[in-house]
Amino acid sequence: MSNPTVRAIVTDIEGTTTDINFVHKVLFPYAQNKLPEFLRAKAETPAIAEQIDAVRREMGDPDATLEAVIAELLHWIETDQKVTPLKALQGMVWADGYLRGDFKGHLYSDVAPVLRQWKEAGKALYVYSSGSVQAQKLLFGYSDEGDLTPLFSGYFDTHIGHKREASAYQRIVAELDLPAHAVLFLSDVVEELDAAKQAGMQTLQLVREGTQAGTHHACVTRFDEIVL
Ligand SMILES: CSCCC(=O)C(=O)COP(=O)(O)O
Ligand SMILES: [Mg+2]
Repeated sequence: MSNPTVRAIVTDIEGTTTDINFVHKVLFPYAQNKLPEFLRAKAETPAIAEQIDAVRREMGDPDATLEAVIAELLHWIETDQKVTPLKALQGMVWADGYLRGDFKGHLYSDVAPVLRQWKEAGKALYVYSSGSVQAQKLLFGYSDEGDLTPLFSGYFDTHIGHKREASAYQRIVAELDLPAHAVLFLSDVVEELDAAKQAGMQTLQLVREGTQAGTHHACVTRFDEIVL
């Protein structure tokens, strides 16, 4: 695929730059183990109290006890729900893990070299993930390929909208201040690619081990198959 019309690339993380197993077998269990004590110890800290209140709003119960909030968060982790306050709290807990060296952000070996090439060629690079912006910066900042954060011009999470809704991609395009067709979205999830396409973006499906099979979107198995 050769496409010089692309001026910016927006990439998903899980299943696109990063093995799904790293997210589901390392990050999610880490949050599941650490979150209860983290919340009990820091529930009064303003930034954390704000997220606890946001969880109560999502639960529709402004008086929910801290233990009920913790139980709800653990249920959301088990069922992989992309709820914004859960994602914010996961990012805070993962920060400890990255800083302590408990794990590094996984990137497929084809990702970092190609991101560097695109950056050198003048393409603007962005991330859009359900993980919070903090979690995204941690994953790329403490990655097994070193600190890749200087490559990125910006990050988007569920504050801009949900990844299966075209309106989220319309807002991203507005923030990038580019025509939608000059922006390429990379993801392994067809529903996300459909939403980006609906917003006028170009799309490319990454078909990695354990991700969805190829569909009506153009598809590649590695970043180094993409020629821009
Ligand atoms: C930012 S790393 C953690 C990813 C995450 O929490 C998640 O839910 C995966 O979301 P994605 O949109 O990257 O599939
Ligand atoms: Mg994905």
